[in-house]
Amino acid sequence: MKLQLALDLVDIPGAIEVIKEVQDHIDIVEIGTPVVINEGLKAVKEVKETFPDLTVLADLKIMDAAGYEVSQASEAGADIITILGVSEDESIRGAVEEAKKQGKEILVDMIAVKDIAIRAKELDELGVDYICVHTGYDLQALGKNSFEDLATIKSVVKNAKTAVAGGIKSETLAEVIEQKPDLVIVGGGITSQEDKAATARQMHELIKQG
Ligand SMILES: O=C([C@H](O)CO)[C@H](O)[C@H](O)COP(=O)(O)O
Repeated sequence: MKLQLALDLVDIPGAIEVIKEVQDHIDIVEIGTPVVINEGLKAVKEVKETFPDLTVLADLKIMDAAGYEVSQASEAGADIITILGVSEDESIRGAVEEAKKQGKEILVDMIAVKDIAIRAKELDELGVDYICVHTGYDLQALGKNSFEDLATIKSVVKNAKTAVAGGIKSETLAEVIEQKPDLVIVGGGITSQEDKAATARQMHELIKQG
């Protein structure tokens, strides 16, 4: 099980500052969708150049023109690139094919997918690397989480790694770990804390034991 830190509400210097604090306690750093929207793939490039040994995920949430977008993110230095589970199968195939060509990985974000079990099974057969259940900010605000959806994908996915994201905090981490996803994604649960390094360290230790 691995820990991914999601950086969403920062600019490039802010991202670099947070990563310096927590780099020893995370496995993957995510350049979040809002950062890519604000700064472009330059954010991915600068983070990878500054931390060449860290695995960098570009949360592009691709929907179309997938092969091209994966190629651009790969060129910027991303190791893992995200696409939406609601995308056409043709787009998923394009993303997987390009990622394989570039030696990168594809994480599918299941946000807004209505039938998680059916789509997860299809995506698994399409050869994606990760399937991630995700409660986005807008549903987190309504008190929702993805813990049940995690159990659903764990029961149908045979090849892909499983991941979970959306509002995970120190207090809810044990519940997540119990289900043994391959990847736990935490944003605000770390970045909103005064001592980010200590929080990331504690979470990482629990995840490694899990
Ligand atoms: O993907 C995310 C969200 O849609 C904004 O782009 C976040 O990175 C993801 O939800 C993890 O962040 P937290 O919910 O703050 O843990």
